Amino acid sequence: MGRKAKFDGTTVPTGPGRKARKQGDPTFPKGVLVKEEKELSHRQRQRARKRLLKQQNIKEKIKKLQKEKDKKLENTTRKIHSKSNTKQLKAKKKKKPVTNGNLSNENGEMQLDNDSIVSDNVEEMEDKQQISPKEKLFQSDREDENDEYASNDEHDQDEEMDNEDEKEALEDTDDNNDELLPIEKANIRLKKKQEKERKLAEEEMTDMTLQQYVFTFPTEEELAADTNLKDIQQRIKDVVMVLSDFKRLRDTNRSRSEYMDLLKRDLCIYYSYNRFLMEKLMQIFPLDELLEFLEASEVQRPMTIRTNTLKTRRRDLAEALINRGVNLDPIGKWTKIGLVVYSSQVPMGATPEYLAGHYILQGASSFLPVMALDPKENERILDMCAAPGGKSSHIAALMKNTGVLFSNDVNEERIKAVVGNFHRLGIVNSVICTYDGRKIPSVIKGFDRVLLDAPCTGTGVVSKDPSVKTNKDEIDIQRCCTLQRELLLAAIDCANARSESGGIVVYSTCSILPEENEWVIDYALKKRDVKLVPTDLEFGAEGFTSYRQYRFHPSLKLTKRFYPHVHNMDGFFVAKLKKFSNIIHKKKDAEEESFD
Ligand SMILES: C[S@@+](CC[C@H](N)C(=O)[O-])C[C@H]1O[C@@H](n2cnc3c(N)ncnc32)[C@H](O)[C@@H]1O
Repeated sequence: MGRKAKFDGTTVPTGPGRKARKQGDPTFPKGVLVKEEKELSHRQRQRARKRLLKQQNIKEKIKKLQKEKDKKLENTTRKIHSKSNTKQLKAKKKKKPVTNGNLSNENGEMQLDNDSIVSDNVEEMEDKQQISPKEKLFQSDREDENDEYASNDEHDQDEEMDNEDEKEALEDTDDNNDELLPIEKANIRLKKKQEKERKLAEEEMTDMTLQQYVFTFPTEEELAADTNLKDIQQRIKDVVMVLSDFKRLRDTNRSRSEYMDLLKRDLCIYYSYNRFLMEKLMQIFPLDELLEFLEASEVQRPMTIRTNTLKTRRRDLAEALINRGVNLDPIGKWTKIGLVVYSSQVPMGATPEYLAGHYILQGASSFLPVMALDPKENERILDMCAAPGGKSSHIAALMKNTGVLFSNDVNEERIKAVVGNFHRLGIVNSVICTYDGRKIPSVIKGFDRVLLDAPCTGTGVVSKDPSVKTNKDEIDIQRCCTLQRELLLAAIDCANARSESGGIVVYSTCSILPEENEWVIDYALKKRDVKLVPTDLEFGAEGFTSYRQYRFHPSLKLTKRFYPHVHNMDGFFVAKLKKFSNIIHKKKDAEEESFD
């Protein structure tokens, strides 16, 4: 161990040893023990001197001001003890506890340390203005500026007094903060000015935005001449904007219905719909959602396939298809058998796997009614409208080819596709028939489960069949609804309420019109002893319980709606009914109901 250095300047009383005599006290290089002051450059010294001078100036000014303030205070507090004022001042300085040069000394007398005030004010300004790190690099320069600001305060005040707003701000500041230092007052004025400017800028911005949407209602001549799709698209946006803030943006000479009519006209032209269907859609969706729906209906849904679990597993199928250059993925967590195909080097309807019946091309929405039906092994199940057999083959797969599946469709041509598909997919538990569904109860009934995937207008599958946009009218809807009601009552009559495992009827359509969905279910609820039960589908929008002036049974919210713009699948409707009695109330059947 070496000897101890004499850091404190005292000698260690050890007596001179041999080594001690030879070796002197240890020395340390300059600057190790005591930090040497760095020599400043000439320019730095000049700046420091300048800063010092300025600070002295400020200190003097502040002292002067403080004296005046003290005098004022003395006058006002001569009669009353200064306790309350002390508190007030202390509260003001609360932000940063003052350690040296406190406001009150040991005797409780008022004292102010100018240095602490200056630095407090600078810090306060920084806090309030939130200085960036880059700005901090220029801190000393800014301090100079602040000093100058403080010293030129009176002059600045004169200038600023010209401004009316400033005057107001100053008055406010003076009223409320008599005891504030000039620099604090200046700071408050600055903040107020900034706030006012910000508000003004905001107002200008809003005005500008609104000005951009100043929309002049077109004349009849202008409308007649208008064929440019881009102009029509712009007008759609403009009118939607006006309707979104009608009170403010409207032309007072025009009514809301005039704007709505114009919008309807433009939407029909732009998206190629007939007026009737567009009107229906406008009744279903709020305007912003309507535009989303129309846009989504212009886009093809992704191609999806369903694994035929009678022959393979999804993992094996995916592997085989990937090896053939198919780019695919599982559809989503909600199904274990669906795959979405992004691209393929081979036609998906002609691969060896397809021909071997390992999968079927099927839209994702078509999985849903069968999932809701929840078929069980060894049941008797009826698929009332089965062609071309997509859902029917799914039912057979879930039944694992056990029990009996009646796959019916009135259309003899279409039923051939069911036969072909069933052969390919290896379905052996089915009876294929071609009855008019409405007559089936008089032929056969007592099913555990019935699926009615009803014929409909197809308003949910516009992207697949754009002709729907133009070829549907009121009569079509009326005809569809009537057939759907009759088929649904027949489907219910075919189901057995006493089935141990079921007594279930699932109704589905690829339409989004309430007339073909909630309305039909609401009708059946009144006519038969059935109730709605949850579909157990983990996504989908709630069915409507009201539509326009109509009110449906509250349980209709248990039904599910699926939309292209929300779920990226075809528009679809699914309802699950449980039959609780086989009684058919003839009187109820005789009652007639009309739509309008
Ligand atoms: C939406 S499609 C069924 C699609 C089928 N469920 C599938 O997944 O492949 C409606 C079917 O109902 C059939 N249909 C129409 N009227 C019918 C009726 N009165 N009785 C039975 N089927 C009918 C049509 O021929 C059509 O094939």
